[in-house]
Amino acid sequence: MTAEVKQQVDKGEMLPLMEEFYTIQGEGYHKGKAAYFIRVGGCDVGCHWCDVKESWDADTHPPTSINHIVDNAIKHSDTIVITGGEPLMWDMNPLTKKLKSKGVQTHIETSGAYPLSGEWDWICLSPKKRMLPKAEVYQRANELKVIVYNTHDFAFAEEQAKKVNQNCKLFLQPEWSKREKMMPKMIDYVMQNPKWIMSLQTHKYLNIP
Ligand SMILES: C[S@@+](CC[C@H](N)C(=O)[O-])C[C@H]1O[C@@H](n2cnc3c(N)ncnc32)[C@H](O)[C@@H]1O
Ligand SMILES: Nc1nc2[nH]cc(C(=O)O)c2c(=O)[nH]1
Ligand code: SF4
Ligand SMILES: [Mg+2]
Repeated sequence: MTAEVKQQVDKGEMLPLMEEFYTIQGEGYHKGKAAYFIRVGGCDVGCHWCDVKESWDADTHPPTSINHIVDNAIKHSDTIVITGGEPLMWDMNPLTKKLKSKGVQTHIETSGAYPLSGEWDWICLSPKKRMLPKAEVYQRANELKVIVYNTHDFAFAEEQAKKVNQNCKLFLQPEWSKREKMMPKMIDYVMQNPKWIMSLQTHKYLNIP
């Protein structure tokens, strides 16, 4: 990477772009809604069950101009989901400012482990034990989506729910490889604790990206 490109990446004017695709939001509150996904590379949170480990090394994804990303994205949808990787490792202000100037809805999927940047219409916070979210992300989250890998994650979910704002929607989502084991426990848990809503990775059942 040249010094010039690095400078652009540091400013959020270019981002390491892993992939982009038009699909249906599979998870959480907006499940079922058509949206264009932009997957930005780079993550050091290190979830052992992460379903996109290829995203982790930012250097393997080409630095791409946000002008190019935005011009393409708005052709496909009026709802743009920024995911990763961990998008908040980068300055999201230039990208989201440009998206908002085009009148589209900006959604983010984040662990919240890095400072909040960007103008968001919807923040999906999926906290991770290895690197807890920043206070501002808890305050601003529209949706809390806790991944359930084992029974300890119910206690983790309750701890996390204490930290988000009052209007935040609460979701439990089974870790994909443990779904057969954990879903029956999650069904019981949600029926006994109905403030929680079950989220499934429906795109994986539908065989779409
Ligand atoms: C790949 S992450 C990228 C965004 C951000 N790094 C995060 O973790 O929120 C997108 C979403 O997928 C969830 N996820 C990742 N691997 C999963 C798995 N094996 N089973 C269920 N959900 C998973 C994450 O918790 C997050 O909500
Ligand atoms: N269809 C679909 N919905 C999703 N919701 C969150 C995703 C993500 O990886 O961030 C995702 C994804 O990868 N595909
Ligand atoms: S924070 Fe997100 S992208 Fe990073 S390892 Fe965890 S699930 Fe994967
Ligand atoms: Mg995914």
